Amino acid sequence: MSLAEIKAAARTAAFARRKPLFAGATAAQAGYLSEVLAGYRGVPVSGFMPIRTEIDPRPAMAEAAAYGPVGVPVIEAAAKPLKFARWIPDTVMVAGAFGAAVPAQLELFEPEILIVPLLAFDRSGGRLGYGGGYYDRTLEVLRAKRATLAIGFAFAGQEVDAAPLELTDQPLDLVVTETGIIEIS
Ligand SMILES: Nc1nc2c(c(=O)[nH]1)N(C=O)[C@@H](CNc1ccc(C(=O)N[C@@H](CCC(=O)O)C(=O)O)cc1)CN2
Ligand SMILES: Nc1ncnc2c1ncn2[C@@H]1O[C@H](COP(=O)(O)OP(=O)(O)OP(=O)(O)O)[C@@H](O)[C@H]1O
Repeated sequence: MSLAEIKAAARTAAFARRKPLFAGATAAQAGYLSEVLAGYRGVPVSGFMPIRTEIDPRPAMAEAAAYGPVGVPVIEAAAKPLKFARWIPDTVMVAGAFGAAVPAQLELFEPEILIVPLLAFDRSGGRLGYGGGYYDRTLEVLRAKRATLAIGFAFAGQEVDAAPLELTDQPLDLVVTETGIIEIS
């Protein structure tokens, strides 16, 4: 099997594993994410508008927005790094690429912390996304400029032994789930 085929199979399996976790989702599941972000008050942070069966980071984003800049990813073009637009709970949103909502008016900024959505993660910071490579390209650019913290946010049940990795994959620095905080070894 080629790496592309291995990744495709891992994605199919990860979607199936995530679905029942989402069915039991509650707002309290962002509690540990709030706790982590409380240690970085005022540092610009990107969250995300959940799509499909992703865990919802918005309660933690709303709290962080009271202290500093918070934003969401915006796809500028295929195969290009993401841009980030400021978000507060009252922001008027419109449909963006792939169904993820984006602010109607884009006020771009550069986050130093990225809350990263994912299909599967492992304890070494490996991550499997939807396959666009958007977060990998984005983290590569941001990390070339300054220290940038990538925090995976997922249901605990999305953990795998080892996510299939390629050279361009950017590692997560920390993974936060609804049951705790996973330091990357
Ligand atoms: N909530 C959220 N927002 C996000 C992301 C994300 O993963 N989650 N992204 C993270 O990158 C970007 C959106 N990228 C995405 C890329 C692909 C698919 C997707 O569903 N792809 C199809 C396959 C498309 C194809 O065949 O080319 C699929 O998986 O079925 C979704 C989002 C920016 N915003
Ligand atoms: N920095 C990069 N430069 C060029 N190509 C890249 C880069 N990062 C990733 N890619 C390419 O993008 C494609 C998708 O990457 P990958 O499978 O890692 O996506 P993903 O991390 O699952 O998706 P996403 O980050 O959008 O959630 C791959 O072909 C990969 O080689």
